[in-house]
Amino acid sequence: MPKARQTPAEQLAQGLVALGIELAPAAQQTLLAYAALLDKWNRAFNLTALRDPEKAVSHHLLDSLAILPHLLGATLLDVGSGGGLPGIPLAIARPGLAVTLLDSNSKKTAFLRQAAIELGLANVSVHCGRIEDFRPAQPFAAIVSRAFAELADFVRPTRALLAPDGGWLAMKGLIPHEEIARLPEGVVVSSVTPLAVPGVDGERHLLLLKDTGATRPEGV
Ligand SMILES: C[S@@+](CC[C@H](N)C(=O)[O-])C[C@H]1O[C@@H](n2cnc3c(N)ncnc32)[C@H](O)[C@@H]1O
Repeated sequence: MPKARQTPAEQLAQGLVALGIELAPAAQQTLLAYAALLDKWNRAFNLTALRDPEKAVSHHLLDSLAILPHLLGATLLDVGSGGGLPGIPLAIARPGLAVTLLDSNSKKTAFLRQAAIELGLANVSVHCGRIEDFRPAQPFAAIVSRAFAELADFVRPTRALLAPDGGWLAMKGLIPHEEIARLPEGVVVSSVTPLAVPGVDGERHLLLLKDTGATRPEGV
């Protein structure tokens, strides 16, 4: 007999077990409600390139949650958040984490604001604007991006926004050796963690980058 297709709830629950992440049933329900909202608004607003709702659990929810064990500190900035990835799943899983979602596209930030209200996410704030122009009152313990830009273009405009002991979390496919070689002086790769995301083929890596504070001496 052919195997019955898993429901999104089953797929999420099994994926979380595989990732070693424990989440209360209410948080799992909120994650699925977010995926449904994303699917509904995607038709009108082009929020993500991924149009297959069957892949939303693996490629959006689990892919975002895979970095949960690697978060630093109590504040997180998600740069180029688009439809809220990875920021919204992380905010749902960690209600004590203050998450700022930033994107320059006002249709996307309208969706993000609506989603935060509908899902009751009190720990999420949304900023519409280019990262280059963002001047927050406080620096962030962690700054994350997925599918935003090459590493140098991620760290340069966010360098002044990172707390002294903070770190950048760059979600990548293959290890981007050429991008690493182009990192600005003083920014170093502190660790590279391979991530096995259930239901996602192909390699995924999380890079943790740190600012050593060292700058190239003048004239060199
Ligand atoms: C390919 S999408 C990735 C969205 C999401 N992180 C994901 O993984 O699905 C890149 C996003 O970056 C935003 N973006 C591009 N340049 C930006 C900038 N300079 N400042 C802020 N957002 C920017 C775009 O509007 C877009 O939503």
